[in-house]
Amino acid sequence: MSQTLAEDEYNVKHVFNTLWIERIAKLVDNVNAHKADGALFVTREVGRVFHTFQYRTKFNLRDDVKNNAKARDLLKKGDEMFAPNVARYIEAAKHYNECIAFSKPGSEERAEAYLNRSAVSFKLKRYEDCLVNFRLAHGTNQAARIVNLMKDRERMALDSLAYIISVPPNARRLQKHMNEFPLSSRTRVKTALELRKNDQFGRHVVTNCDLSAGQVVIVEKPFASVLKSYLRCVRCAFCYEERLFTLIPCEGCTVEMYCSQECMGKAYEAYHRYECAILRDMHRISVEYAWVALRTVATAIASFDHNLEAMKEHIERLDESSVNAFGMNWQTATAKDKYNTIHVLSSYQAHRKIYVAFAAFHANVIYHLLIDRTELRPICIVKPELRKLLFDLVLRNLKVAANNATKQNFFSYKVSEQSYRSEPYAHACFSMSSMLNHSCAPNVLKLALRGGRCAVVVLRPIRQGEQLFVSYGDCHKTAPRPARQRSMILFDNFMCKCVACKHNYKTLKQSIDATTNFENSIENRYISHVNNVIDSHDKFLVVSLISELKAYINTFDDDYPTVPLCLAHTAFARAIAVLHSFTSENADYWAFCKP
Ligand SMILES: C[S@@+](CC[C@H](N)C(=O)[O-])C[C@H]1O[C@@H](n2cnc3c(N)ncnc32)[C@H](O)[C@@H]1O
Repeated sequence: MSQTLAEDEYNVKHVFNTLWIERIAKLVDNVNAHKADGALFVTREVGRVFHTFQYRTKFNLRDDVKNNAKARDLLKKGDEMFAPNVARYIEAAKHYNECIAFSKPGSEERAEAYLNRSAVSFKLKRYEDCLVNFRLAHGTNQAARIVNLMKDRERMALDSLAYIISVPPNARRLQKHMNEFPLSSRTRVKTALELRKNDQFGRHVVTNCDLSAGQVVIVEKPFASVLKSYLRCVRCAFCYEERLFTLIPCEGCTVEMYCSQECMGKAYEAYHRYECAILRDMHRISVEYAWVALRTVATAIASFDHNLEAMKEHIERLDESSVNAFGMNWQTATAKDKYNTIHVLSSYQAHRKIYVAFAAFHANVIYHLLIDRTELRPICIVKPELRKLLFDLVLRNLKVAANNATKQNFFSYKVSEQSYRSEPYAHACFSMSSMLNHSCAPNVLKLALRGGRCAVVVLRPIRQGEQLFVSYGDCHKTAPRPARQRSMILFDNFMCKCVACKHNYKTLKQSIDATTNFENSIENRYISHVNNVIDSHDKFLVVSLISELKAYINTFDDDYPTVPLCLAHTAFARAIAVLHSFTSENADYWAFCKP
């Protein structure tokens, strides 16, 4: 799509870099940012510089207002994609959605976009969606103008709908199984997992009973999560359901779209009232983990019934060392208790002054957007202590998000590759799974589920008293030790001493190269078959494959890291993701579209 939210020339990093070279670096020349007072000094100096910095002009900040002229352009773009010789209906629907988000309520542009989206739905044989769009078009003031056209197409959609074959019952059963992730109760987590602390790992998670591959030890909802920008016109911004053909817009901004009035209302209550006026600028100039930080702050304020004074008092009295997401009763936990578990997450420990300064600069941008444009302004203007609270919250949660926010993936069908690809759909911050430390030979997998939740699934048997480890990115199968350790130091600021680093486990390629005639082995033939099944995304076949792989991994774990076991782990992780993560419906659309 040509309409993007990121406009690089106003990117917060670029603007900061210039300011750092021209002004900030000199001011903090002799400061040691490793020390707390040094970091505080850098933060204060950045605040002072920001005070005289024309941030509104430098970032070209502007109010987010509905714009029918822009909506008209987007409508035209949609029509170009819809033309019979082009027939790129998915692109067309996205442009119509963008048009709907920009259009004023009741405008001609909005009515036409709904109507055209009904035509796209009709082409893709999505007759129910087609009718939904008629209802939405009816709701605009333009209904009288388009009523005849609507009547004809509505009748055709209703006729076609009558012929739709229902989903076979066994498919429905599997769908149910996939949505209700098994073994996922919080009771299980409470009894099996404990949070401990030591010098080497800081806080870490151990199991108090033996666990075997395939067990699900955590299922949790994120405290804050943000949909990827490129999916704004495809999925509901609140529940994340794919609703390409029926999204409705937030009337306050041009960014968020929802599947229903209900989701719109819930989002507004939970956080959006503090984001609505600033989200488009945030998307334009800032980065994704900062959107998570903003949403965390907004959700936290809402959790305190929008009472900043009460929030301040609560945070001042909070004994951070006593907060434990694993000891908490999540059934009875209040919204404030839930925020506590995010407030105490580890924050990004910048090892260079420039990073400390950048975090402070970024926090200033978000803080000023909130003060300038939201309902926080009146109370913060008169109370300096609440301004400080707000700034500290933004800065803290920026660092927490930088260290803990993770990508949530789903499978999208790529017509050019004729296969599914795993791609991120959201960025999210979780309480419990953020306590998992890294290993290059992980024994658990963090898996994104539908609707934004995540599950932690056991990959290898774990004995009572052992620590659970996830991989933060690099794993011994794909990267050699020096490369892994370099990236851990660079991005996560610690030296990895996991079992794979200690024993210098080979990469999978190195192990295969060292195996005689692996190419013609039974193991290789079996794993090729396994990979073909997984690639097919046939969930019925994948279910039985998972049982086979699980049994193999649980029986032969002592042999790790042999080639067959490493291959089995990789396949197992992929198979679980295929079964339980969300797979886009987009594969179905291509039968009707030109690629
Ligand atoms: C997401 S947190 C994990 C929980 C963390 N240990 C805590 O106390 O909050 C990530 C941080 O944990 C620490 N960490 C993670 N894996 C580690 C490992 N294998 N060895 C040492 N420290 C680790 C690093 O400080 C890293 O920045």
